[in-house]
Amino acid sequence: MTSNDNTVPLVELNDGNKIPQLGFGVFQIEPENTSAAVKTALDIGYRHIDTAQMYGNEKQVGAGIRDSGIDRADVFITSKLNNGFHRPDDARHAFDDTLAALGTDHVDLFLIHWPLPTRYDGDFVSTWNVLEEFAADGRARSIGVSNFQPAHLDRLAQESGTVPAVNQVEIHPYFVNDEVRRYGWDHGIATEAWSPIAQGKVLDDHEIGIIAETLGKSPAQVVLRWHIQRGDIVFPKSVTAARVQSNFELFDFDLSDADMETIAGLDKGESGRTGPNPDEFDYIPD
Ligand SMILES: NC(=O)C1=CN([C@@H]2O[C@H](COP(=O)(O)OP(=O)(O)OC[C@H]3O[C@@H](n4cnc5c(N)ncnc54)[C@H](OP(=O)(O)O)[C@@H]3O)[C@@H](O)[C@H]2O)C=CC1
Ligand SMILES: O=C(O)C(=O)[C@@H](O)[C@H](O)C(=O)CO
Repeated sequence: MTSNDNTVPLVELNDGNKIPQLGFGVFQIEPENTSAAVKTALDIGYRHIDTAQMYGNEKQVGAGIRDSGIDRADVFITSKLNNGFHRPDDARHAFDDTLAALGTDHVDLFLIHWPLPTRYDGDFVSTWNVLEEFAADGRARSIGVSNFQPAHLDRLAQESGTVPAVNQVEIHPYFVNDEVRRYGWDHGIATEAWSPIAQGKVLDDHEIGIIAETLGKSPAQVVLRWHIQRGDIVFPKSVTAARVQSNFELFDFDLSDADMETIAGLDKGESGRTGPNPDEFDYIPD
């Protein structure tokens, strides 16, 4: 896995498309700061941007990509269906709006953001069928889900014809989420780890600090490298240029098996989550 430069590995998805294993996330970047943040990331070398309708900054993501001068074809863009738009016609209109906001005729990956098992009579399968339309007409090169638990994925397997290309879920050293990761591994669904550094909460951890000091790396680099060696896809967020740069420098060192185990051993189970439990989360933005 290690290379001597910062070439980001590509992960092959179950539909044959390829996604850069390291990207840039834009949750909680204010719209007015998003174009500049995206341009900074692209200037550094990132070629994968993770946004969502919920983040309110798709338009500025599109502008940042255009400002960078990098060809649209060279940037992998993910967006996600907002929770208020699960009904089929709402999903269709919302997807049209995403493409218009980004200023592109396709996204590389489009996800159902949350399964909302307590809303819409628990019916995320008809929503998934609409994403299958987007894949069939080529406007979403790949389709996937986010925050799906194994039971939700089982329902898609039983009631639809397409296996999601990815499942984007919370994962970091305090919440290793191995049951969901294992399900993905067993069923050909790539795992994407959101909040990979737990929004900063793992960076003061004593054990991570020791590993970082021994390797001469930052705690964030150690944690992001741990994700990379586990094979998951990550997209840390930062509005701080020096952090955006250092978060990209993950491919000139290795963690030992012992380091990998030490970090995985920090898991706190359910109490380690920074975000909501997908079985309970039913938030619909205004
Ligand atoms: N599908 C889903 O439900 C979810 C998806 N996501 C996706 O995952 C992405 C990443 O997750 P996110 O929640 O943003 O959190 P991250 O785990 O990426 O952490 C971001 C925070 O860590 C800080 N930070 C970043 N790099 C460093 C560093 N090197 N040293 C110290 N601090 C650092 C940032 O500060 P600063 O910006 O001030 O530099 C920011 O406060 C999101 O942007 C989004 O794309 C996230 C949550 C849910
Ligand atoms: O960032 C995301 O993608 C999310 O879904 C989160 O905003 C999530 O909705 C949350 O943080 C709820 O508190």
